Amino acid sequence: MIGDISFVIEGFSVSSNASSLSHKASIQDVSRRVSLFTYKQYHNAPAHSNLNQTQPFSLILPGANTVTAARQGTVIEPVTNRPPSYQIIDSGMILMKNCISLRDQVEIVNTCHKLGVGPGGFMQPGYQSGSKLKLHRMCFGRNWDPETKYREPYNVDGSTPPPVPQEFISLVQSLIQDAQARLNSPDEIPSMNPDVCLVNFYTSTGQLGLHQDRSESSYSIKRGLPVVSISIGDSAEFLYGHTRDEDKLNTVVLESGDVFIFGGKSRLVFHGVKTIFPNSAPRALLQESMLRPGRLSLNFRQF
Ligand SMILES: O=C(O)CCC(=O)C(=O)O
Ligand SMILES: [Fe+2]
Repeated sequence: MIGDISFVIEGFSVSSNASSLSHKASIQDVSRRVSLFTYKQYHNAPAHSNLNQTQPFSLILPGANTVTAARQGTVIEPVTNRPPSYQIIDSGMILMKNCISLRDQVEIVNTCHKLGVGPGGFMQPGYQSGSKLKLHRMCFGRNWDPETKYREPYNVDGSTPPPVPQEFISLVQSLIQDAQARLNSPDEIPSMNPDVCLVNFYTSTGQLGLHQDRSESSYSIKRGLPVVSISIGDSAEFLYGHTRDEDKLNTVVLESGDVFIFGGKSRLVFHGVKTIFPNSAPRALLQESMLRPGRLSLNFRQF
């Protein structure tokens, strides 16, 4: 997870796209089943949780019908006409553009909405000083807090984070295999079992300061087990670089359906989100999912 956070002065963004996934047809059914199951099982917060209850945060617009056209069998236009494409950025770092289908993006929004609207769902993480991150966040697998990192098992409301949904695990493992097939050597990005995930939602003013993800176990970090980041909704200007030196940071735009992976020698790359581009989400995604304006990112790792 995130290590020390400093505010970004310069902005950059990363975009990635990968190809159609073989599990694509099954993710809908699995996600519907698993998300309903996990919602019931894990969103019963302990009795003391109301002491720290936070305001529910809905990923989808108020009044939206979550039974989408996708689920009713309506034909959905692709997000773009572009095929998936791959950019090897550095050893262990790849941008996979346009690799999550619209249908999968809608299902991901629906699952995150269901898991994120109740106890243990989206909240604005902050510090004891009162300052807050410029995003809403929900954790899967283990709670992660800006100050305690993974040490505190419970969410701020006392609930336990749900496990990473099985269909997300399958998706991430497919993406890693897809990435490995494109690299100069598949070993550049090791395989992993994604058991933790930070789900971030940024409004148009959202940002995430430059940081390294280094709160995972030394086993995970030493082996360079990758961070797999999926972008949905509005595009983002993403910064990355091997030092904190602003002049040496690179920038890439992450668009809806892109995946950015960094592992191996790039596992500890500095990165952050400088800017969200308002109204840049694919219209078909908004129509089908009713995602509120902003950007959703899912950031998977193995603890
Ligand atoms: O939202 C993103 O694209 C990056 C998120 C991230 O770096 C993190 O949660 O550690
Ligand atoms: Fe990060």
